[in-house]
Amino acid sequence: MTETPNAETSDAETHPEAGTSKAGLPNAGTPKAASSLLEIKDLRVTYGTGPSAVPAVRGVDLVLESGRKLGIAGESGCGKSTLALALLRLLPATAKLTGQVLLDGEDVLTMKWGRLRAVRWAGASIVFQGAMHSLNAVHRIGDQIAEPVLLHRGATPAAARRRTVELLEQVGLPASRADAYPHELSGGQRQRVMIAMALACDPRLIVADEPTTALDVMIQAQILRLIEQLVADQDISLLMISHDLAVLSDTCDRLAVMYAGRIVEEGPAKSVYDAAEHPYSRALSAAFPRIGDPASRRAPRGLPGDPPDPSALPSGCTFHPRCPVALDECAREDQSLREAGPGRHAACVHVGAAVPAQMSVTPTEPRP
Ligand SMILES: Nc1ncnc2c1ncn2[C@@H]1O[C@H](COP(=O)(O)OP(=O)(O)OP(=O)(O)O)[C@@H](O)[C@H]1O
Repeated sequence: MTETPNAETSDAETHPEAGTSKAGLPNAGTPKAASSLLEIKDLRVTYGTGPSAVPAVRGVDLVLESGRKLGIAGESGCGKSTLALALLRLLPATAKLTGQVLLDGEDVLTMKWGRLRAVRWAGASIVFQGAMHSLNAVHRIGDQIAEPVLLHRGATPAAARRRTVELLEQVGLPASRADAYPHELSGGQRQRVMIAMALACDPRLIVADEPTTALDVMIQAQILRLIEQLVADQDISLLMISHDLAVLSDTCDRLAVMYAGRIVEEGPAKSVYDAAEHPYSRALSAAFPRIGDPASRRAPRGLPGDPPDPSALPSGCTFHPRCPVALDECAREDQSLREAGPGRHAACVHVGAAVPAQMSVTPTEPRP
C-alpha cells in the first residue's frame, strides 16, 4: 500500500467549494454515498524510519454510524491520540500513514489540501486535551472562536460576532467572556471555549481527545454532560478518547479498547465495560470503577506491568507478558478480532472458550 503524506507534506491546492453536502461539507465533484459517517480501514501510523521506527497505530478498523458515540479506551502510549490526529491528518511530517479514513465516503488520507482544510472544520473537528496549550494566549477568545467562522463559512465580521455569542451561550458562557484572554478563564471555561470552537462550523463529527483530563471531578462531569447534550441536540457524531473506561461507558454507545496500537475489543459500551471478553479490557475496566455506582463499589485495581515499548513489541499477542490467563501459544501467535457475541469482537484466544475469571491484578486504594 502506498504511504499517504500527512498535512505538513501535502501539496497546497485551491479547491472550488461549490455548494454544500448534506453533511455540511463543501461538495467536491460527485459526493459518494456512504452508509457510515466514519470508516477507518486498516489504518497504520509509524513515526520515523529504520530500527527506531515507532509503529503507533497498527491496522485499526473502526466504523462510526451517523449520530452515534464511539469511545476509544487504552493506557497512555497505546496510540489513541495518534489515531485521533490521523483522522484529520494533523500528525507531524515524521509520521507515515497508510490505510483509509472515509468521512462521509471520502478518504481523508488522500484528499487534496484545500479540501482537507474545509473538511477539518465543517466535516469533523477536534477538542484536544489541555485547552491552555491549544488556545492562543495573546488573542481574545471571541476572536479565536470567530476565526473559523470567518475563514471557513465566509461570514461577515458582524455575522461571525453573532455566531460567537451564540456558541458561547451554547457552551454555557456569558457573551461578555468573548473579550477575555485564555489566562483569565478557569480550566473548565477554557475547555468550554474549545468545544465552542469545535462547534463553530456545524461539524458532523467531533473527535474529543481526553477532553476532561486535568479538570477536577466535578468540572469533568459538567463538561461530559455538556458534550453529551450538544451532540444529542445537534445530531453530531462523537468519537471520544480516554484512558477511563467508566467515563466512556457512561457517555458512548460503543467502545473500542486499544492496546499497543491495535483494537483488541469492540462492542456495545455497557457490555464491554461490564463483561469484557479480552483480559486487557477486563483489567482496564477493573482499574476504573464507576463513581457512585453501588455495583462498582470495589477497589480500583491497577494493571500489572507496563505497556510495551512500541519499537520493541513482544512476540505473538502483545498483551501476553501481562496477561493472567495467557497460554503458551499466546507468545507465538497474535489473534485478530473475532466475533464475541452480538455486535461484539475481541482478539483473544479465549474468545468462544470459557475465559478464566481470575485476574492477578494489584489492588490499589479505593476511590474516596
Ligand atoms: N511525534 C512523535 N514522534 C515519535 N513517536 C511518537 C510521537 N507521538 C507519539 N509517539 C509515540 O507513539 C506512541 C503512541 O503515542 P500516543 O500519544 O498516540 O498514545 P496515547 O495512547 O494517546 O497516549 P497518551 O494518553 O499518553 O496521550 C507512543 O509510544 C509515543 O511515544
